[in-house]
Formats: sequence, structure tokens, C-alpha cells
Amino acid sequence: MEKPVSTSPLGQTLAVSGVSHSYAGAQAVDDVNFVVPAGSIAAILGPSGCGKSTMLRIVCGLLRPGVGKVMIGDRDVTDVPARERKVGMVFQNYALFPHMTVAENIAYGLSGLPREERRERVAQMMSIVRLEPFANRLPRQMSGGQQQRVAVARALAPRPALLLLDEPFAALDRSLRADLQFEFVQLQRSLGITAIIVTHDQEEAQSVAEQLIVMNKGRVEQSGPPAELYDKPANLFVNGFVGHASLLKATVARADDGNGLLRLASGSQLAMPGPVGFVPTSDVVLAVRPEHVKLAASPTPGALLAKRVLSVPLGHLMVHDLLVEGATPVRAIADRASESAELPRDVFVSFALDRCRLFPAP
Ligand SMILES: Nc1ncnc2c1ncn2[C@@H]1O[C@H](COP(=O)(O)OP(=O)(O)OP(=O)(O)O)[C@@H](O)[C@H]1O
Repeated sequence: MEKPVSTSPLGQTLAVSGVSHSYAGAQAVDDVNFVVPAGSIAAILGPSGCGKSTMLRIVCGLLRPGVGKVMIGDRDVTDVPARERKVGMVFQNYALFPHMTVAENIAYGLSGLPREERRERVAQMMSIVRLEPFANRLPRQMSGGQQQRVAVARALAPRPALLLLDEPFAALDRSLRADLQFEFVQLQRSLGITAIIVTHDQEEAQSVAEQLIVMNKGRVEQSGPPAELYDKPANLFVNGFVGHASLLKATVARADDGNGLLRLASGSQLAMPGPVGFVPTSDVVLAVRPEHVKLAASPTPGALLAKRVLSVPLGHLMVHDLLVEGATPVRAIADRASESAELPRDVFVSFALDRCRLFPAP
């Protein structure tokens, strides 16, 4: 009879401290620090070339960092070779052995186990990822989504302390990707896996991970729960990388009596609901999320005139691309149900200024 799936968490805490790495003198990763608590998922997010894959290679042991330390649980693994780290890997292109069946692929990393235990573990993993009917198929006889589930099962079979996934769902179409993301999170929660997922896709990162680690030019710009990075981005880079934001250039016109006043490039003024945290004459950027833009067909106090360039429905939402005061592109999102009649071309725009963020002008 099959053994029940262990309920004790598999995963251990990962702690990366002060890690830097250069390739032939070019700095790829610069003083990176983060902790992924046992049983949780973190996503490393950032533009191409920011150092995501280098960080993964350092964590799994394929690359020794020039400086810094990697701990898995209470073990310093900085000098431990990859095969002794108990780290599983899943790649974008599945990387299954093409000449081996599904069952043989999953059994691959279990050569140290007695035969019977190996057979049981393979059966257990195939049941967990619902692949039992495919045990004797070759990878090429399966769909992309099924192959990726084999890759996940193969990586989990040796019960790794940590699972690293490099763009695991990028090759799949949108709806299959969403299904696999959901399935993976369920699996991760039920087995208590500690995982790091590397992705370009900020929506994927936000929907899968409990912690985002946003990298840029080899450094961590900010890390924390997705909602914290979305609501309180530390800087303009994070603000633009996690979620959409429109940017309005302004100068601080008044900052002395508690309520700040901004002057936009057009000369219009915006009365802020509280202190702005900048001295007068500072050049700043006001970052506005689309859901914090309100549109009206007729003027309201403090509203700015805008032209509606494009309005497109997105499910129950309406996305409006606007040109505010003839110059600044601004995106607005509203519930379609709240828009009783079609808006005119010329609209009046106001912002939920208590929710907008101000950053120093770059
Ligand atoms: N083996 C290597 N030799 C020299 N430079 C490298 C090597 N691997 C990566 N780099 C450089 O290090 C930097 C970080 O690369 P890395 O692959 O970690 O970025 P990434 O964020 O994973 O990018 P992508 O999303 O495009 O995969 C880049 O400037 C890259 O050109």
C-alpha cells in the first residue's frame, strides 16, 4: 500500500547574506541580502540582466559567490557542492530526459534509496501531481503543462530542503499558466516547501509569492509582501515594476503648513492632503495607480482637463488611456458598472491623492 504523504514540512529557511559576484570584473550581483522563511515562496523579479539567474546559481551551488554567505536551515552551504545541498531545480524548458519515461524521470534523483522505497516515492509523486496514467509515456508524448508537472515532481521526489524554479511557466499559454500556478501553490502549501521562483512576470510573482524580491542592476531594490511593495514602493523603480503607475512631473510649491501644494509642468496646482516630505522648489514625480484616477464628464473642484485617447473593456473593468492637460499620459481603471453612460472625449480627472506616492525626480 502507498504511504500517506508526509505532513511535516519539507522546506527549510534560506538566508542569503552579503552576497556579491562578478564575472570577469563585471559586477552581476551586489551585496544581496534576503531570507525566505521555511515553507514560504519568494519571487525574484527584475528586468533582464539584473542578476536573477546568477542568484539562483549561487543558491543552488552551481556558482560560488565572490563574497557572502548562503545558509539553508542552520547549515552554511556556501562551500557545499550543489549535489549535497538538497536543492531541487525546475527550468522553463522542462529539461526532462527525453529517452526516459515519466516514472524514470521522477526516479532519476532517487538512486540512493532502496528499490522498494524508490518505487513508492515515484508512485507518491505521480499521485501528488496527478500523472499516474502517464507513468510509461515519454516526455514528447505529453503536453507542455504535463511535462512541467513531471519536472516539478522530479524536483520534489528527493524531498529537497529548497525548490528553485527559473521561469517555470513562461513557455505555457496564459490560461494553462494560471492553472499551473494555482496547482503549484496548493502543492507548495500542502507539502510545506520553501521555494524561490524567478520570473519576469510581475503578475505571476504577485499571485504566487508571499514575498517579492525586486532586483535591479545586481542589487535588491526592495523586498516584502506583494501588497506592501504595491502600496509602499521604496522608489520609482519598484513603483514602476510592481503594478502600473502613471507619472506626473511636478515642483513642490508649498510645504510649510502641513498640507503641501504641487505645481504641475502645465502650471496647474494639486493640493495634497498632508505633508509632502520635500522642501519647496523640489522637483518631484507624482505616481498614480490607475485605480486612483477618477473621471467625470463635468468639472469638479481641483480636477484637470484630459482627453480620452483610448478606452477598452477588460472583463468587468474599463481601462482608459488619457492625455492630461494635453501632455501627460495617465491610465485610469474603473468598474464598468460604475460608468452609467459613455464618457465624452474631454473628461475631468482627479486623483485619490492620499493614495498616490511622491518620489524625487530622477
Ligand atoms: N557566465 C557569464 N559570464 C559573464 N557574464 C555573465 C555570465 N552570466 C551572466 N552574466 C552577466 O551578469 C549579469 C546578470 O546576468 P543574469 O543572467 O544573472 O541576469 P538575469 O536577471 O537572470 O537575466 P535574464 O532575465 O535575461 O535571464 C548580466 O549583465 C549578464 O550579462
